Amino acid sequence: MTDWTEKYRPSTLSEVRGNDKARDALAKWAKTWDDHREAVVVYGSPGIGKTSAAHALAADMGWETVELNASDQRTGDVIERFAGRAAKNATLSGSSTGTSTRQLVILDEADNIHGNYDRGGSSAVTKLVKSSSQPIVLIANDFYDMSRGLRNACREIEFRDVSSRSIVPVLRDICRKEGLEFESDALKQIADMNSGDLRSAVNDLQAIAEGRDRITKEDVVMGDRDRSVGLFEFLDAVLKEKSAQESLYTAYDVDETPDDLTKWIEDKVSLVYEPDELARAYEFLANADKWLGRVRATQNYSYWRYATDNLAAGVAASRDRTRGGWTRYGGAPYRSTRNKTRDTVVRKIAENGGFSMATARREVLPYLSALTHHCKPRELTVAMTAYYEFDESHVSFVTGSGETTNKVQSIVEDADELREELVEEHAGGAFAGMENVEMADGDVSDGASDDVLDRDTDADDATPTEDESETDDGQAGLSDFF
Ligand SMILES: Nc1ncnc2c1ncn2[C@@H]1O[C@H](COP(=O)(O)OP(=O)(O)OP(=O)(O)O)[C@@H](O)[C@H]1O
Repeated sequence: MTDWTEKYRPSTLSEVRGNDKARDALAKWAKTWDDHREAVVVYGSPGIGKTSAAHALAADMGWETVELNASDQRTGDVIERFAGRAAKNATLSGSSTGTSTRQLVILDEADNIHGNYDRGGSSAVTKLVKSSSQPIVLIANDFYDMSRGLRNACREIEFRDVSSRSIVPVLRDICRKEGLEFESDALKQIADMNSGDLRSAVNDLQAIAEGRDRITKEDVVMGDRDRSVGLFEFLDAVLKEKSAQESLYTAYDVDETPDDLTKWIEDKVSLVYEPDELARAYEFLANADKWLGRVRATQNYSYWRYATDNLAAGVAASRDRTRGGWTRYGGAPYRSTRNKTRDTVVRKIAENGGFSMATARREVLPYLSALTHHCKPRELTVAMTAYYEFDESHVSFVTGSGETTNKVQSIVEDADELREELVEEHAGGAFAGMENVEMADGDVSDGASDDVLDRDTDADDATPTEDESETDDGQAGLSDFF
């Protein structure tokens, strides 16, 4: 089946929804390019039409496009060779007929050209941007992840998340073109669920429409991701707005098991909390996890109550303040592939760090996630990746950088390089020192036990004392491989 996001990609700027100002600014930039000759950075969240806008612009202007991925071809040489040649040669593909006088160079992932490995790439792009005889659009998620030199060399245009009001007409058009009947509320529901991300709204529409010729609000609500409607209220209550007690009551009202609620909170808390709050929240999540383990082991479901206390009231109490505004929570956590990934990640942490599986999962993984949230700091993320021999899926799982796979890929490549360097330097003993690192909790690997009952079963642990929450738990090794 054709991917609807491709099938309905805007072909002209006027079809790019939302972001009218940004769209106009982009058109103006292109029309006046001969006067200023500056490159432009288009930045904003994934799935809101940045790349589509660049291509649509080229189509409107009658320009050809050359698309490069900055982090796929990162070295200065490669960028010089490909982008440089393309940008300086308007007749590369025989377009000297006059219909296409320009080539628009679209440089994706412009915020992923940094770190040691990419340094050459970044200055090459900056040089190219300054000297190009062709218009260049750089695409980035985060403007401030670009080097200062590159930022200063470009104009900037921000694309904002697409409002639900702008998403609905796109979905409606697609339904009409597909001959699909719909209830307006169903489309509104899909738009609301996807919090500004048009690509995922279109994906949801396609998933829900499969096998149907009419979609109702009920179809949407029954769909997998629809449970998240009530869940978003719950997430807002716990992570942003409500007191511990009110959060607990909200948790009782959500039609989900404490197992799933724990996964949601675990997955989304780092989007909202500051590091101090996060550390406290993870303690409560670890406790919730213990109680869930006890339920599994004993089938005594009355323990669920304690899990809920921890995951709702405990996590809410870990907050320093309430927050307003709107958070883009994204989709459901831990789809089946992610569970497998989590198991592998935990095993690697356990094996390399000398922990039991239970300690790795409950106590080390959350800290690694907090330390390397969204791959920052990058050097630490690279070091972690090298030490635990993580691949892309593992890094994305730990850091939460799932959507920016190129960022993750570049980290894995740098980690491979780091490992090779260290292997060369130490002739195979690169991380030998790590094996001797004594772990603070003395929890030496027991090989495989993932049973939560292998740790203390003291009910008091639902509310850790301040001392306990500050106890170092096996992070002793991090600084050694950094
Ligand atoms: N503003 C929009 N108007 C119309 N369709 C859109 C818009 N934004 C996204 N889409 C739909 O989502 C798809 C993906 O959009 P696009 O690749 O342009 O997003 P992006 O912002 O460049 O995302 P990324 O940063 O992940 O590359 C498009 O093919 C289109 O189907």
